[in-house]
Amino acid sequence: KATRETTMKLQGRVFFVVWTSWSVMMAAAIEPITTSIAVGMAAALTGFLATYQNVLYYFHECCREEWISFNRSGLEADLEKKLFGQHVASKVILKAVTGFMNNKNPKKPLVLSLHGWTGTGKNFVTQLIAENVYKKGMASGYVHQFVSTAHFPHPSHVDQYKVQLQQWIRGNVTNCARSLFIFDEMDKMHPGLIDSIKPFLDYYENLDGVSYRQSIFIFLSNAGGENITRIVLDFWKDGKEREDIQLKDLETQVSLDVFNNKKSGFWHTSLIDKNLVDFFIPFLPLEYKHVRMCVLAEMRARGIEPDEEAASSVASEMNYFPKDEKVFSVKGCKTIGGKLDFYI
Ligand SMILES: Nc1ncnc2c1ncn2[C@@H]1O[C@H](COP(=O)(O)OP(=O)(O)OP(=O)(O)O)[C@@H](O)[C@H]1O
Repeated sequence: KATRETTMKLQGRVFFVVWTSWSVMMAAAIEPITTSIAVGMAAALTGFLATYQNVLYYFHECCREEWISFNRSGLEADLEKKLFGQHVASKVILKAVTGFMNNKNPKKPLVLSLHGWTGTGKNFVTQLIAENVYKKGMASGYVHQFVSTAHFPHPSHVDQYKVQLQQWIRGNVTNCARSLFIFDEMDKMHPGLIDSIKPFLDYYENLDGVSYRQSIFIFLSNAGGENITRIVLDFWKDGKEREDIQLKDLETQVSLDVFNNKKSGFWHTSLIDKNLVDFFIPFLPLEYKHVRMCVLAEMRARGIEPDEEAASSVASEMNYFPKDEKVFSVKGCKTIGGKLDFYI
């Protein structure tokens, strides 16, 4: 993609230089009357090239405002209407992304670390962010997703992965400063590999001439999920409202759990000591009522008339934990799509 864009730009420039030089030479060589014709033609060609380039940029994604611009109200509405049961994450994400995107001179890239139980919406929210920054959403050439087990499966190849990953990030940020990098299954990523991306997350003005300050890095993991669940369960047992849970009730506990857990990929990485993660964002385990909402949303997404009864049936089919209380969905809102097929 970078090559195509660069080639397009180069072609335009070469064409322009050749044409202008030719016009000037002709103008010098022949009568003054033809000079004005040549100048006129050169001006017309310049206009044509500019229009041609704009038309190209209109149809082909490029690193310009037409394709990359933050829609704050869009993100706010999406978080409110589409993301269920995640009041803490919604609030922090909106604040973090808005603050960063509105800042003309950020001192570092935005680094978000999303934690929580499976199926609670971490990937989903990343998609909502992408859709409200990039016109093409997740399909944008400036959004890059890595899944540890798929992209970096062999611990013995870590040195090779490091080089490839660093080159990939550098190349893509050189091509477009406003790039989004998503690292899924961060807890399964080799600590050495996590450390290798550290320089890009830091406060440097530039590294070898490339500035990473406009980019966004999002880490997703289940690390901390058990602690988050414990805290939410305590709230539930005490008869407190889930909506009264605040970031401060979870943040410290989660970051300690994530970085002190030897099983977590974050263990002993320098991200924490250097304070390079801007926000730790907890995702709460989902309850029956949220699963029901997910089923209704899935029906709407499929163009089916929402059926409350079918939604209750699908939600009831899911498994809930802990064993005695059965409050939280074991798989969150994952797998409801398959279950819904039996009811429609
Ligand atoms: N809180 C939520 N609100 C609305 N829909 C949700 C929510 N959580 C999950 N979903 C739905 O379930 C699907 C799967 O969720 P998602 O992939 O975001 O989970 P995850 O937290 O990333 O899980 P994992 O840790 O296993 O990767 C989403 O595409 C979305 O349709």
